[in-house]
Amino acid sequence: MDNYENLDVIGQGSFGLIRKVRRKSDGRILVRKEIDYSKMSEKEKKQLVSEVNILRELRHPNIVRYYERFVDRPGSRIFIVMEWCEGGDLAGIIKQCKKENKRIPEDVVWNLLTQLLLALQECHHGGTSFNSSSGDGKTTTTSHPTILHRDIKPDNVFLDGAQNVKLGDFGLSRIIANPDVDFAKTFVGTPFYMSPELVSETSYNTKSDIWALGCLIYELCALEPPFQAKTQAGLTQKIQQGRIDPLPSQYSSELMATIKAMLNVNYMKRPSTTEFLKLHRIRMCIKERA
Ligand SMILES: CNC(=O)c1c(C)[nH]c(/C=C2\C(=O)Nc3ccc(Cl)cc32)c1C
Repeated sequence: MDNYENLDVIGQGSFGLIRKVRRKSDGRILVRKEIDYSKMSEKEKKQLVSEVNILRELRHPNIVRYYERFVDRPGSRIFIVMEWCEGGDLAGIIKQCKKENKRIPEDVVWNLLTQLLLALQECHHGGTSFNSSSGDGKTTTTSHPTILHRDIKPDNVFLDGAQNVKLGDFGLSRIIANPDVDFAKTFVGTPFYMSPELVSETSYNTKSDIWALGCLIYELCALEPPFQAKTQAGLTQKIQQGRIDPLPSQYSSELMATIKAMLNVNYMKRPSTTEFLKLHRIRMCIKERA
């Protein structure tokens, strides 16, 4: 723990605070998520261990990098050291745009969408060595079991100093062994981004992350979430209807069509990350970044 010099507290993550720190050995700036687990239930503690194990597994340029963790048992605290994202989170970007009455340019939106699809591709279908059988005798190989993020929102997407997007805060994420048949059973994420299958209490699956990503990309353009209401019942009704207001006229019909595909109320009709990454416009973004 004393390998790090404490700097400012810069945010509140799930169950704790986020502090900027300087690593004494090389002066590198990192962040440390500090979580007090003294008031957590056994289930929440298990979820916390799962978050750390998930982060340790994931190594991708568009997912916040995990460095190490410390447990302070007497103080019932766990500290997770992760990469510094000097651009802050997308919630701050959206707030700034609203304040200055500015819109995010379409090519920036496509670039953010592309990087988040690559991050989700790693979570949902990542790597090359984990074998999972989908029950029909076929096996697929990935480096880890399917990981559902389950809380994609502007507060959990960060920017580094070089316009790279970093999906963060896997505090609510879940591992499922078999994406074709397994679902996560409970959900505690952000109400605005809840998918129809969730509000109708079926179950959360990889396509529910795609729905939340669609809500996030819509909000980057409209600076408002696609579904809003004063009551949970009103919000549930709007989500299940799936009707969204048109985007501001500066955005193309191609971008709107991509958002609508992510916000298809039938999760089976929502394309997967792999299918979205085949879109011409997305492939162009990947090429530009290569
Ligand atoms: C106003 N916000 C900030 O200044 C800010 C900045 C510059 N970085 C962050 C947050 C993180 C950051 O920089 N790296 C992170 C890794 C994981 C998680 Cl959950 C959060 C962060 C924040 C909240």
